[in-house]
Amino acid sequence: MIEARGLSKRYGKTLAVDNLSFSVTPGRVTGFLGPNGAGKSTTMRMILGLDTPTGGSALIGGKPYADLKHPLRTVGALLDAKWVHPNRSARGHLRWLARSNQLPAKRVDEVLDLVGLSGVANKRAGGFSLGMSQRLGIAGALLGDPQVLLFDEPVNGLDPEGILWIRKFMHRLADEGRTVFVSSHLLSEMALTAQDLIVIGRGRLIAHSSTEEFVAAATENTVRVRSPQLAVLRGALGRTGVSLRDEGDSLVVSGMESADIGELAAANGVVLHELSPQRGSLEEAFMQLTGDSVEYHTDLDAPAAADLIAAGK
Ligand SMILES: Nc1ncnc2c1ncn2[C@@H]1O[C@H](COP(=O)(O)OP(=O)(O)OP(=O)(O)O)[C@@H](O)[C@H]1O
Repeated sequence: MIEARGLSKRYGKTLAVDNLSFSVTPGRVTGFLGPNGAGKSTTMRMILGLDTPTGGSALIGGKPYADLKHPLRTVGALLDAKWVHPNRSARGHLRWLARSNQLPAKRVDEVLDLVGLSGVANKRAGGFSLGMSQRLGIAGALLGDPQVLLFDEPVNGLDPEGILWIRKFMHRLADEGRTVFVSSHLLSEMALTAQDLIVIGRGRLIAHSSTEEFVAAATENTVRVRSPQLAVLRGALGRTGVSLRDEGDSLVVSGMESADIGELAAANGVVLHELSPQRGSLEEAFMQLTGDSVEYHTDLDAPAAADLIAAGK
């Protein structure tokens, strides 16, 4: 369990984190989402005792990081995958980490196996691809077999295979009952990876809910209908008072379930070629909720801006 209570951090004039309170529960992957500069890394650094809060507290299992008896056995983190001596082998790097944290050397081969790096254990870590470096970083985070794990932008720059691997691995860690807290600005990826979301903007909490609730609450659910008798259907729907949007050969209906639209069509003898509920996307939800809190506004319309944020630009 991770808890932030009134957590704040000021750098000069910048209030990077502003009175944040949330808790991250075990057994689930929790996404930490926000535009660039929202304060995600600063929050993670304070949870890990690498930065001192100017207000409030960050607790792991009820204690600040500095009070943990066995930090690496309690919490593991991946902040920067390239943080490794380039001339050390993967095994050498992990052995060094284990030794300097009084962890058993036999755990090194276990974690190499867990992340699928056993075959390259004696290769120079400096020559690893980004995907392999991420795996090595995750192996390091798992050395102490901690119940709490933090990952800062773990899929940044990875190819689709690497992204899929990380996603599955996080689910596995959560299924083992661990607390998994992962920051990202890649919205569509988080929609697939995280069961819960904590969304921040300009250091402040914007939303904390399940991913499903987040999308449902922030976006409108509509139903697309296509019919060769669109005019008849438009008239019948219009009389019920629902709101309609004409999109050429289809109508987008909001305020009525697809089953009721189907019944209405049948009652009016209208043939349907399509009756499809449209769910709002995480991108739309994110733009709607963080629109005012993006640090650098552009003149782009919302969908284009969402694409840019999703692409990390
Ligand atoms: N050491 C520092 N000194 C001064 N300002 C800082 C420092 N670290 C972060 N900031 C500022 O605090 C704010 C939050 O930054 P932070 O890196 O935590 O955001 P982030 O959400 O992780 O962004 P990104 O997705 O770009 O990594 C930004 O305005 C940033 O410029």
